[in-house]
Amino acid sequence: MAHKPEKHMILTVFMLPPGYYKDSWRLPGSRSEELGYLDFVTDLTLMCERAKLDSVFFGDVVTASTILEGNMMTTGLNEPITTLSALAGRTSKIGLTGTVSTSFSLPFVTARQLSGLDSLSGGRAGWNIVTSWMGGENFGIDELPAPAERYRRATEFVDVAVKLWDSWSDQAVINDRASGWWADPAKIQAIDYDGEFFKVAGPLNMRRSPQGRPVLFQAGSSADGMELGATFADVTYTAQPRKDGAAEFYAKYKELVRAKGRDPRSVKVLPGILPIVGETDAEAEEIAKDLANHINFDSGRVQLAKNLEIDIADIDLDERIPAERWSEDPSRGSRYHIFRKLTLDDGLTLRDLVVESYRSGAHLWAVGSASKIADVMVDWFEGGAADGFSLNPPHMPDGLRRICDLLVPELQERGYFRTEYEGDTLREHLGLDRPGAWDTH
Ligand SMILES: Cc1cc2nc3c(=O)[nH]c(=O)nc-3n(C[C@H](O)[C@H](O)[C@H](O)COP(=O)(O)O)c2cc1C
Repeated sequence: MAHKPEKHMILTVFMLPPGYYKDSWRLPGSRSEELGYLDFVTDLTLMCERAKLDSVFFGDVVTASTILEGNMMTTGLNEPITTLSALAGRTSKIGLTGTVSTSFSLPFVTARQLSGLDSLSGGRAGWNIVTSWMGGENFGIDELPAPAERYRRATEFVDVAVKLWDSWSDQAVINDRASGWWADPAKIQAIDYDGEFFKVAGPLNMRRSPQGRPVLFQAGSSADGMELGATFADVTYTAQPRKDGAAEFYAKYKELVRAKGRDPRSVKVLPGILPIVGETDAEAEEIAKDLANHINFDSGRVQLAKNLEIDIADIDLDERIPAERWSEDPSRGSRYHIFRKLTLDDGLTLRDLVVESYRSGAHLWAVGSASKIADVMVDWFEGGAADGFSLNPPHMPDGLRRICDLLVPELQERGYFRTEYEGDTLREHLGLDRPGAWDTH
């Protein structure tokens, strides 16, 4: 008898309407003329909902610099909160997760926006907490603080937001026509927060939302990022190109969560995967070739140099970036160190690195039939490397269609994914408890 899995995977889609594989918007049929418009993202999101996926997830940047450099991967063309609010009215089950940076917003504003999204969507909101590495020029910040300070601010930011969401008891709304009190002031508590970065009296001026709080996602894999995630996050995204590294991260992360006094099973670890899915292995290889043929190595070199902050103008595409140009400084971030390792330990050339960063951006990638890719996912899932995956569609809309119509049914058939939604809220999809408010702590 075939092995019957005990639980199913969590699957979210990294919603990049131009496609994850950077220049894939140039492919025929990409609907790139509609980038930034609602009908296109609605169609993509409905495709995910039909496949019963847990959530769509919108990344964000708050600068036009990527577009001006011809890099269409993460553009900010869909501002997450407005886009997800519109999608709340066009969908009914799928989770709606969006990125808001703790370096540029304020906790009271963010807490209100996400509480509103959670209420408008009937309990489907998620927040991807990021600290951002660019965009300061639009907020009067000449130079962004070092990562450690950004994470200190992020920690305080999330702490304030959580306290604001919890400032209304679930019993606060009494709607008492006779007495003339809609809300019971005794059930709504100020937070009186006075920290290093924020001073917020509270309480929130919105009723407690269906999930109590939105589901909290975070995506930093540095020590500070993991600390933030282990303290607050329900879900962590991580870029892991190999199973052994992913399993190591998974174990370390769950241990950190346990050390915080939280149940490790209540925190989900989702590595990214870029699946290039074909009806057959051969067709998938053809698609992969087609995608690679769109890579512009000139702009790729410039972008890689900028991302890594290494001068590589003089290096031949078929040579390696020399060891002395890399830094061991851990504050350079986890992605930097993945690329450093790929060069120094695995011998990748500059050309290989450009392809690597264009194709999957340090995430796992797989090319083949649904069955072949499902094998990889199941191997990671059963092997203690993942609770599920952040799916990065290589091209839109066809790459997503292939994920939804070929890969997901394969996982469903094997019992690794749901065939119907069992709950209504994102927390229910993820198997997470609804947190209590201040009067239950
Ligand atoms: C799947 C994934 C999605 C991310 N999305 C965003 C995003 O939309 N906006 C952003 O500013 N950073 C984003 N990041 C970056 C992380 O939030 C974080 O800043 C980065 O991983 C560096 O932090 P670290 O050094 O702690 O790993 C993302 C990272 C991952 C792995």
